[in-house]
Amino acid sequence: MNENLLRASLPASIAARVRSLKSRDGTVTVVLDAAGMDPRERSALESDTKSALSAVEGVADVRVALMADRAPAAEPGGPVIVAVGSGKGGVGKSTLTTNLAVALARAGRRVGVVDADIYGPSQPTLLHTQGQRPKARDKQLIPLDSPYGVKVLSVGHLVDSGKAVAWRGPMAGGALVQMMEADWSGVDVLLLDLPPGTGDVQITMIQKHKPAGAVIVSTPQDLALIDARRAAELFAQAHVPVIGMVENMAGYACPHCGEISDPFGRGAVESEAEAEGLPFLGRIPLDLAIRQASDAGEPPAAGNGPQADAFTAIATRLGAWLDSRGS
Ligand SMILES: Nc1ncnc2c1ncn2[C@@H]1O[C@H](COP(=O)(O)OP(=O)(O)OP(=O)(O)O)[C@@H](O)[C@H]1O
Repeated sequence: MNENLLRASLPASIAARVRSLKSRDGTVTVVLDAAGMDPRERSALESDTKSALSAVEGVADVRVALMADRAPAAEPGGPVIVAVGSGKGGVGKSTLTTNLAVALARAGRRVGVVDADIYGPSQPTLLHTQGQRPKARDKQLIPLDSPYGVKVLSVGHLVDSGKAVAWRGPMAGGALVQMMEADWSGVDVLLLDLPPGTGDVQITMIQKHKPAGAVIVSTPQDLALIDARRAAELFAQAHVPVIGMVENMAGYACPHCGEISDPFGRGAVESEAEAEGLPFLGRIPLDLAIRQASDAGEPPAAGNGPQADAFTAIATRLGAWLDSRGS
């Protein structure tokens, strides 16, 4: 669909606020500058944008992300770093990182993501920036702008996919430092998608870059929970406070009727959090729509509906934690 045509369908007052507009298979994703607007004005801007774009022939879905400058400047010491970790691979750590970032950006925060998963960088796909290469200024990397108002850097942006895993120690370590020390000016919160597990890379990352807090994600299965406990210990040893735990793939949402069943049980992560004295931040169901949208580079949190709501609820708790420490 012609993006110029879509822009032209917007009233001038909205068109002036467009930071990016992308369309794919009938889905239009638009990022708008909502700086200085109060909640009522923001919601009017969102609904006016949706109705204008939905009226264009061929548009099936409109996703609106509102950006606002909450703080006059980024923190003097750089952005607040929040690590997202898991003891085990494949539990949805990267998916959670992306969607928390998008939900926080929709709530008006200025957000960046560093994908430190050298074994399987997935942020280029998840944030729809695959194939892009970041530029550098004075040897400092400039993060890429994703279509969702979130800045991003991934090992996958620096080397061809499939090669990252072949890196060894110092080379991978050098790339991670470059990404963390990139030009994150204008970003208040930097989410760090850690590699799964509790090995040397994770320990070095945590010690060197000292996240202000960590979110641990686990599925309800026993083995994943044991590993999540190890992740909690790793953060505790490095004196990084655990903001809370998230249960992913909590119940299976039937794509036909929406009914939720519990193939892996339910509530186990919440009980684990309680046993460890950690806050529980929420649960995300196992939902085919989440995988499909993620694979297509369309984060569910950028849309509407139950999937977006599940991520937004967790992001709201994370936002409350950030506010409580004054960031
Ligand atoms: N709630 C969910 N419902 C359905 N599919 C999900 C859900 N969460 C994650 N997935 C899918 O599971 C797979 C693994 O997710 P993801 O890559 O986020 O996990 P990870 O913990 O970061 O994995 P890795 O350790 O390999 O980096 C992906 O295909 C993703 O789309």
